[in-house]
Amino acid sequence: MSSVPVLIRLLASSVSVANRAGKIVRDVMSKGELGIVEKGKDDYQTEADRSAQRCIIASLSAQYPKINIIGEEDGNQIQDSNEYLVMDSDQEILAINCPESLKGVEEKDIVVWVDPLDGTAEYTQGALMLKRDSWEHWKSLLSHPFISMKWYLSLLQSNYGFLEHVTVLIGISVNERPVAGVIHQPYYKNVVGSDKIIGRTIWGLQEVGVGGFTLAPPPDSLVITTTRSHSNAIVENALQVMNAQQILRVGGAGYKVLQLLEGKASIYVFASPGCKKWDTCGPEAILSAAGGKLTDILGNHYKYGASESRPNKTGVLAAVYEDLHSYALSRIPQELKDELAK
Ligand SMILES: Nc1ncnc2c1ncn2[C@@H]1O[C@H](COP(=O)(O)O)[C@@H](O)[C@H]1OP(=O)(O)O
Ligand SMILES: [Mg+2]
Repeated sequence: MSSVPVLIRLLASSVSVANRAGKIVRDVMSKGELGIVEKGKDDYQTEADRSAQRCIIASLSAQYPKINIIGEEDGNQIQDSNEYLVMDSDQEILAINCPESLKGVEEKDIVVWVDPLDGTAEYTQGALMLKRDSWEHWKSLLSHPFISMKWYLSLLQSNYGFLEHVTVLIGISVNERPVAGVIHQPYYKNVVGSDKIIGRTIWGLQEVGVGGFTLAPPPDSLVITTTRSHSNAIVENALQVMNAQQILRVGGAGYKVLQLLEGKASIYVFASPGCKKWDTCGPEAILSAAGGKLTDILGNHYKYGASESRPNKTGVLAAVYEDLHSYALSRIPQELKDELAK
């Protein structure tokens, strides 16, 4: 076991702990007590964010004490977390042949960025689906002050509301660059044979590739994916200049990168400072392991060293092909870049 390089062991542990975190996210939702705290404007935290982060940080730091692990939520108290300790490792990942360039990496060289629940807005809105079998519930939603008729109809039509947009993100960086990552989707519905399976885990490793899903080429027409809950005038401006056939507004950085990886969208554009390092580290690692590219709106890579500031101040621009990324970059007007870089 100890002959397996630390980076491979860490990725294998991250896959296992992300699965457990996903179960925590589902359990909090089904108990129905979300414990919502408002951290800032359009920025919420729930009991699921807190418990899933405790589980991930406690489990990884118990096994890799010298790794610097940074989570989205404050207060990484790891006492009282024994019930959450996950010491399993994904066997498929453990069997991977470590790339030469990563064999010598030590714990002290690694920074891990954890977003225990990406798409918190979609998670809290998903709570509206809890009592979906009750006609009284749907009737009461009709008079809800924040629910438009369009949204109401889209909720009625879907099984899970926006819960599929929710992900657990773990990003592993070395020398400031993301080299491996995990995106777990707690509400993904999968049928294997006659069994219904909820949840799936996607991973990526530099020079090795990706797993947990089927990589697909981008759509034939230009489809842009972007925020559905954090838009503003600059974000909309950056979308207009792309000349896209369709705009896919979905929640979470992890879910948007999944849209690119599964051929549902061509480019991810978000010209706003709202995303943080934990939103992009894991997704960027997986996207680049698949041959794609994630940068800011100016075309620069973010750095993931422990002392880097948390916000991705200059936005996100990503695509699964380099030429699509270059196209998107060439469409962004200089004034917009200057505005974000201010
Ligand atoms: N204005 C913002 N305030 C707080 N978080 C934001 C903001 N914009 C983006 N984010 C974070 O980036 C992720 C992707 O953004 P979006 O869904 O709007 O495209 C969100 O899920 C959210 O992470 P989180 O849900 O973990 O708080
Ligand atoms: Mg997030």
